[in-house]
Amino acid sequence: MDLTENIANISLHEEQTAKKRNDYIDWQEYFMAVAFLAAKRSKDPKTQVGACIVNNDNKIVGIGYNGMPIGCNDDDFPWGKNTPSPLDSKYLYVCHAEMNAILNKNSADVKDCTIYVGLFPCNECAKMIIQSGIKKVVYLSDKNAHRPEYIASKKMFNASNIIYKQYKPRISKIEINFDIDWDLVSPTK
Ligand SMILES: Nc1ccn([C@H]2C[C@H](O)[C@@H](COP(=O)(O)O)O2)c(=O)n1
Ligand SMILES: [Zn+2]
Repeated sequence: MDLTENIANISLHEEQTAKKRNDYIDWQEYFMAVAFLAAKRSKDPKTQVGACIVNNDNKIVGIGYNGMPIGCNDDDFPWGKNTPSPLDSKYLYVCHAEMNAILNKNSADVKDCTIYVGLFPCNECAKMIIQSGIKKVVYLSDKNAHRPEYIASKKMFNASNIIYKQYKPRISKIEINFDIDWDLVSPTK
């Protein structure tokens, strides 16, 4: 067997025994990362929240992030927090990520689905989650837990048997790199 034949045989063997990669992200990481990617669309200068709704077949059926309602120009409506008049702060206007994800659904309904969201849902979103039939909430941060709106959310979730579970990341960062050299990843023949 000459050298060229030998090299060809080795690479054929490598192809035939190739194993699947094992550093892929799991479903939870994927759905929470989709929620975090959606949050990057938010114009809120202080807090960007994303939400991703998933059905029992692991299919994404809704995505949303916090933003102004359709028609309410996000250059004209306020983004401040602590203004003398509530009419001049964002709170009376902004649609929360969970609300947008539910309203943006691309399936007939979101019954029995799970919602992945960066921040624990407020009382208004909790009501929408319950009424829409979503059965599980996976959240990353509960930084507002002491506030009445969030205590109310938990009261309602408990009464309505909605499961809520904090997501504990296995990895702290998922990188998206558009600068891939595809020829290095899979050389063309
Ligand atoms: N579960 C949540 C909680 C909050 N948001 C939105 C609403 C505001 O745009 C922002 C919170 O503003 P902050 O008081 O932190 O300046 O986040 C949401 O979409 N979902
Ligand atoms: Zn909310």
